[in-house]
Amino acid sequence: MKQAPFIAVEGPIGAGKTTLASMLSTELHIPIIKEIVEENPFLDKFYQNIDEWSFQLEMFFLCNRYKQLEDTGLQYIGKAQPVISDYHIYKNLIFAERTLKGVKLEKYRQIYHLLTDDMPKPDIIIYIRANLDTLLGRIRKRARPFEQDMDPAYLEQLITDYDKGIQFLAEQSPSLRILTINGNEIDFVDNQAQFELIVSDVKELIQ
Ligand SMILES: Nc1ncnc2c1ncn2[C@@H]1O[C@H](COP(=O)(O)OP(=O)(O)O)[C@@H](O)[C@H]1O
Ligand SMILES: Nc1nc2c(ncn2[C@H]2C[C@H](O)[C@@H](COP(=O)(O)O)O2)c(=O)[nH]1
Repeated sequence: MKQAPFIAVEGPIGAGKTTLASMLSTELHIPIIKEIVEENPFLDKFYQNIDEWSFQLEMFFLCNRYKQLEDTGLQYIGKAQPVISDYHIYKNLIFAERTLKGVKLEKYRQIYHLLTDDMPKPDIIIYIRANLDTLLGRIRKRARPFEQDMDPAYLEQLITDYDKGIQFLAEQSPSLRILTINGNEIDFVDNQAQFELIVSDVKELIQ
């Protein structure tokens, strides 16, 4: 039996990952693995003082995603059942390389590889690219209090980090299929026709 696809939706903060992954999950009847954000005890502290809280936060995200993919993911991944997730495990490293330094970054890298190297990885990435103005607008629209004073320079760096990270994944794994979406221009939330175009691209990829 052909292995069913594991799809990850990725992009910087506010790009629309959770929204698009949820819409595709409903439309295509694919189970979703969704990031839990609201119960994260370090996020608000992190945004107040990144240097002080980054190690705790990055470790928390890494352990949570590892556990979630182990618990939920293994029900589907590698089986006949496709699955869609609103993150790729590699995003841990994208963020950590930006927020950690020195010995802590080195330790984090070792733990990251120890936990994730033998994990099943997505074979399709839907990568939503968007510029700083679009992301800031979406973050305002989402209105999570702890994100409202985010330093635009941090977000700007993450946009570049994401481009490099996705490029790295593409080079590392030639069989990985990547569908890039222009999140500045494509409104899959309020424009049904634009959402349907994405659905048809995704259907083509998973057939
Ligand atoms: N393409 C889009 N067009 C219009 N609004 C969008 C689009 N993508 C996301 N949004 C809105 O932006 C906000 C952030 O989206 P979300 O899915 O939470 O982003 P992410 O999971 O990437 O951080 C939400 O309020 C969502 O409705
Ligand atoms: N430092 C990190 N921050 C992260 C990580 N994953 C997510 N986040 C932050 C960004 C947002 O404020 C919030 C939710 O993320 P979305 O991209 O879904 O909006 O959590 C991470 O690994 N490190």
